[in-house]
Amino acid sequence: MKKSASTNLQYQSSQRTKNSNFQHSSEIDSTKKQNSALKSFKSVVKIFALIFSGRRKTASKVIGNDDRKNTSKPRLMLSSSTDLSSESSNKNSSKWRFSSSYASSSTTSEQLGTGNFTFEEIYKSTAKFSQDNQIGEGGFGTVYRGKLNDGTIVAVKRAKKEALQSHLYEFKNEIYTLSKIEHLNLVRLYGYLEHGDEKLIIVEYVGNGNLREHLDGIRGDGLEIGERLDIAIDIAHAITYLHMYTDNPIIHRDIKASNILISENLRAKVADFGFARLSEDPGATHISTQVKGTAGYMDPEYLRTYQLTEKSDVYSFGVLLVEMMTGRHPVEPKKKIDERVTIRWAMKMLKNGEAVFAMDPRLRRSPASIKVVKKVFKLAFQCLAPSIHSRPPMKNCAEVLWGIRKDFKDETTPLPTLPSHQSENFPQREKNKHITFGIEDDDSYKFSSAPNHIRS
Ligand SMILES: Nc1ncnc2c1ncn2[C@@H]1O[C@H](COP(=O)(O)OP(=O)(O)OP(=O)(O)O)[C@@H](O)[C@H]1O
Repeated sequence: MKKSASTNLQYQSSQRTKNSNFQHSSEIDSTKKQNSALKSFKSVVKIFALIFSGRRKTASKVIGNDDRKNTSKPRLMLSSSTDLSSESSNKNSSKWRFSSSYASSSTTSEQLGTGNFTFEEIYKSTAKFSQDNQIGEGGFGTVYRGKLNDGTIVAVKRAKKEALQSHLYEFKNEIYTLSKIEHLNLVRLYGYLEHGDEKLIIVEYVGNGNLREHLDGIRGDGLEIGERLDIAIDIAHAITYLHMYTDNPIIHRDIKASNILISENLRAKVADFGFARLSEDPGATHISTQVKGTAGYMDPEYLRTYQLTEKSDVYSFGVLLVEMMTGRHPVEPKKKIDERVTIRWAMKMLKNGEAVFAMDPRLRRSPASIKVVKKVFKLAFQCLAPSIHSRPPMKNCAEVLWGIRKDFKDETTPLPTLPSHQSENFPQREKNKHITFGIEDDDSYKFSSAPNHIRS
């Protein structure tokens, strides 16, 4: 997918890292029981930790994936010889290059799963990186769909050679971060492969495009409000996991609609960890860092201070929530001036009691759906608070969204009709049946000029 210049400008300030708190290394948790395949995978991470830290010989725990017992999953093959950061001396050989002096004692290959795959297999799986199999394009890589010999579908991110020099760090960072995480709502890493000057990341294929494509109507049948809520909850869970439940907090730094991949059953998986940062010190209040991210989603406080906290992801999530409710891009350069920055425009509409006019025209209007939009806007604006301290933690966002979804479902799912003799015993239930299309519990819900179909 080609990206619009206005929304996908990636900022990299010249500000250098000021705080040495952050390093790409962390402690191994060897106490967790792992299956034998995961032991192999752990060694990958161990070597990555070494590569990134340049000094430590321990690595973080890698947790297996939900479907790790699935024997058809892709396999990871390791061999040792050279450092990941250097180019292969043998242009004709392909191998997993996770080696360093630390791993030099290992001369035989290890593998994860039931076999191994080679560059040739990946090359073949994508029909020689054919245009037909191209599913996306990012700043430093083109993404292909591949079908392995055993039938498994994978996504292959192929580094652009011209971008590799400047983006090698991001590329490695993505592998490193992906290797440390496991969550249903995060794209899963299968492996990394180098072959001559080719660098490939092989990840779980998520087959239904990205969220932006769905909002643009170029994918799917249009997302209904309930589906958007489910997706928002999935994203909130994924980010909560990154912030709270990994060994060390991970800040994604590039939460945006094109990084949210959608599965066939319309659930979300967060992708693209090129900019993610891991904090070595879970207690640290912030990480001082180069500013990276995507225009329109970036936390102004982070831009101002260069201090990265989890609340920067919360800010981007707020932008994304507004995007999901309005259908608009965060920046709309062709709109008139007071509508160009979508969050500002939507906030004004909400304040004026006109949230319904900011609602995505593709969404079906009903009192219940309008109520959802309004509540989600309110949450979004908390996420967008100028002060990071006023922004809710991601976990709270997930809880609020759960509540919104529950209310929506309660309102829109008709209760089963009970036989009259039973319903007499449940007068309250009978009463609730009629709340379905009511808006009376939403006292702040006022329109100065509501469209006809929502006037009572
Ligand atoms: N695992 C995957 N499964 C299916 N499609 C994918 C997968 N990963 C990426 N894509 C598709 O490729 C597109 C580009 O992904 P990629 O992560 O390379 O770049 P981006 O996020 O759009 O841009 P950038 O990396 O510059 O921020 C995604 O928007 C998505 O449509």
